[in-house]
Amino acid sequence: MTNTAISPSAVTTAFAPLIEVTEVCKDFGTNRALHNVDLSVAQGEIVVLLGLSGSGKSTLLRHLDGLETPTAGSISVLGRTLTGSSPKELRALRGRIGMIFQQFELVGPLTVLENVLTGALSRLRGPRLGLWAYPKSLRVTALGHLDRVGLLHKAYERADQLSGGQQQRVAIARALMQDPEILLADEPVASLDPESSAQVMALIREIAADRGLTVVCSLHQVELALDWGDRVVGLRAGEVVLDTPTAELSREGAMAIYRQVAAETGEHDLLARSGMW
Ligand SMILES: Nc1ncnc2c1ncn2[C@@H]1O[C@H](COP(=O)(O)OP(=O)(O)OP(=O)(O)O)[C@@H](O)[C@H]1O
Repeated sequence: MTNTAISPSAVTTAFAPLIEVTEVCKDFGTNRALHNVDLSVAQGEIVVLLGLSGSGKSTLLRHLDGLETPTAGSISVLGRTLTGSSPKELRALRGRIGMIFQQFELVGPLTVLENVLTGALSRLRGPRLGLWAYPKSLRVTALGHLDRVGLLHKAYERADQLSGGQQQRVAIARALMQDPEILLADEPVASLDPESSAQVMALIREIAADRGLTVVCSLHQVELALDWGDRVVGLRAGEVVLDTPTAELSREGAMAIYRQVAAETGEHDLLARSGMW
């Protein structure tokens, strides 16, 4: 009889979290940006980091991308421990993680297609100047990603001629050039109007579902977080104050947590201004 039993170690590997943050602290001088942060994210999960300005969302995302080193604690991403990895290992790991930003970070005077192609630079040797410096196969892939985000017709326009929502969709296509396993998004819709925000967030979710992507995304807006994420992680002054599946979290529940935070700290005005209140 064939032994089809799965060993306990295989089970552990199959369900091991893709991201594991353990007791991470980050100090910038005397300013503690992250304090004893624990976070575990499973493959395919869509996690929203929610919190006031300065609560540590960007700092945490930058740690997940290996751009910051924790003062204490450990971070493991895609089965690799970041703390202690060599620069070469970190570069290789970062090639498997896509990142998008509030300000899109496109090169304005370049065409949309060239901007998308720059997403493949980590896999190429040496700099590339102009479209024709990229192999045809990559140009075809880039056009495919532009089609996926609905912007094939804009491929040869200057990136800075596009609307904010379109530019963020170009940034998503650029991230897809890395064929990422994880997508990190740092307030991707903070600069966009509500309609473009909804489109961009829906697109990220669809692409994540298509590709089995794991997503960690910082947001300011409670409503959007509840509609969009599988799970909400709330940060305040660098500490995790909430970690709950969105299915178990009502708007009032989320607000109650922020009210408690506000009551403790007198941050009502800040909450109101940030749209959380
Ligand atoms: N490079 C840095 N040097 C010094 N302090 C920093 C640095 N990066 C972040 N900080 C500080 O760390 C804290 C957390 O900042 P962070 O940008 O992570 O917050 P955030 O929640 O992303 O805010 P926002 O929503 O405004 O982007 C803040 O006090 C910030 O001033």
